[in-house]
Amino acid sequence: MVILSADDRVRQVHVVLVPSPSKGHTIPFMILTKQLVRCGVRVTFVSSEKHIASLELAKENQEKVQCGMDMVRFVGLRGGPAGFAEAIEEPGDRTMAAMLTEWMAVAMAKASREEHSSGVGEVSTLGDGRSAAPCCIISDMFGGWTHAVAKKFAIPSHVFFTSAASCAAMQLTIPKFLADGILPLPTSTASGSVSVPGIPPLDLHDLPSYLLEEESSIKFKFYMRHILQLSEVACILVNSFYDLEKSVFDSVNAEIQNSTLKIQSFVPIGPLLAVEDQTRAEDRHPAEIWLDTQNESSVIYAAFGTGVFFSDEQIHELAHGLEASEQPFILVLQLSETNNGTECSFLPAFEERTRERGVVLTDWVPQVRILNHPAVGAFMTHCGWNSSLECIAAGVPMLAWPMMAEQKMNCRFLVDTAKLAIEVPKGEDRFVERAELESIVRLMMQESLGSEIRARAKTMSDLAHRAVAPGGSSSKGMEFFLKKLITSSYAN
Ligand SMILES: O=c1ccn([C@@H]2O[C@H](COP(=O)(O)OP(=O)(O)O[C@H]3O[C@H](CO)[C@@H](O)[C@H](O)[C@H]3O)[C@@H](O)[C@H]2O)c(=O)[nH]1
Repeated sequence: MVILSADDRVRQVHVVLVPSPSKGHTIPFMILTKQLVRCGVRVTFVSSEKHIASLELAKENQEKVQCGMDMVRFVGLRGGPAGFAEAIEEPGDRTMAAMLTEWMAVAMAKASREEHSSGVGEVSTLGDGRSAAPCCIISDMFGGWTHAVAKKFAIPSHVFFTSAASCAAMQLTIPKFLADGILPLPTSTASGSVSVPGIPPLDLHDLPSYLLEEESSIKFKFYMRHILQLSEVACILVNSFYDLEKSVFDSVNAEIQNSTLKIQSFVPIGPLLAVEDQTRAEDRHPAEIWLDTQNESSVIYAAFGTGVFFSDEQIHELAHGLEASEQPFILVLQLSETNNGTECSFLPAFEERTRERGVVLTDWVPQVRILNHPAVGAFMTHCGWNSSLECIAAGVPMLAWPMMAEQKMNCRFLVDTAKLAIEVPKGEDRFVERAELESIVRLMMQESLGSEIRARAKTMSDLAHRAVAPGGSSSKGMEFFLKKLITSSYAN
């Protein structure tokens, strides 16, 4: 980790982070916040008011952010009743963009007043330091609406891409898909493959689900409008590392060099992982204590991020498939309000019956710690990018079961390119029967296949840790970006 010296006056560098209001995006943004703070950067973390409130909760439960949180200010913008995305789009007088613009105007004015009162050239004596003028906005891949705000204040707009570099490369290719008539999908049965720099041809139906919506749908219009602005930003920071997606980083950077792309830089800074200090014995999660009693690399950890809600019927098959595999397991489920049906009522009896061999959890779990427990032998995952990276860093093989968003793309990468996963076979309507789940678990735990993937996972884990160690590719990426921040803060 690079820490810039006081001479760089980095404490005056103030960045505004604007992630989309979902946990899958705010979790890596919180980790980025901590990294920036450790380097002496001030952060204003902006989201909808409702989301900031839930974030505080997540922080309490999971993050225990201690370091330098006085360098962070959380700003909750009061979105319309319909939520963040709708508030951004609604032409009402209180759009999120309007609110962010107002907030930025106040922050800029305050900074310039204090700069004046502290005398010419004495930028380092700014009031409480919090009012240093924002030198850039960093949003995520769906934050196109923030770029106009940055432009208004003549500061650069950057994106922290919370998914794979291959997904970023694909999003940068969307103008070509539109020009070639590939998107919007001409018909829902259209078939074929698309070309994305640095990855093998991708089946049309493995594109992110939000791109495959009908042209007239609000979702398609919303995502398209914001994604298309990705190519307008200065710098794209990617939560990935060079050795994981070499060919994508090389291809995109070649396009930047030959000016096919307008962006200035495409930089790996990952994997950004929630690193906790040594956990006190009394803070260990019951699942970790249970894992202590299991054999090394024997447990299947099945968890599906923050946005997957299975039907009762699918939960039934999943639980029984794990049981039938005769492998120890931890099953983490998000239960929705609709999981009160008759099927889910099997869970208490199921838990009782499998108590010796399995754990079923419906609350927040310390996933990174669980994945790093030596007893975990494989991760059944929906291929959310945070989970995928956490698993890669832990050196654990994956059973890939993509559900939505860009997860099918991630699955193709993990299974076909990186060969760190095997895919869960799906039946009609993407339903997975217990027999299929049982056999895929057995296949993974077989000596021959399992140990081959395990060896590759171990190698990639070493490379992931090297990337973020001093001198590693992602560490250098972060250093490069910090220098950019200092330059733009002086330009203010
Ligand atoms: O009990 C839990 C549940 C989740 N997590 C964490 O929550 C995050 C979940 O992120 P991810 O695995 O990426 O899944 P989603 O929440 O589904 O993430 C959304 O955002 C990702 C990043 O853009 C996309 O890759 C996904 O497709 C999208 O659904 C991970 O850090 C997990 O470790 C926990 O720590 N404990």
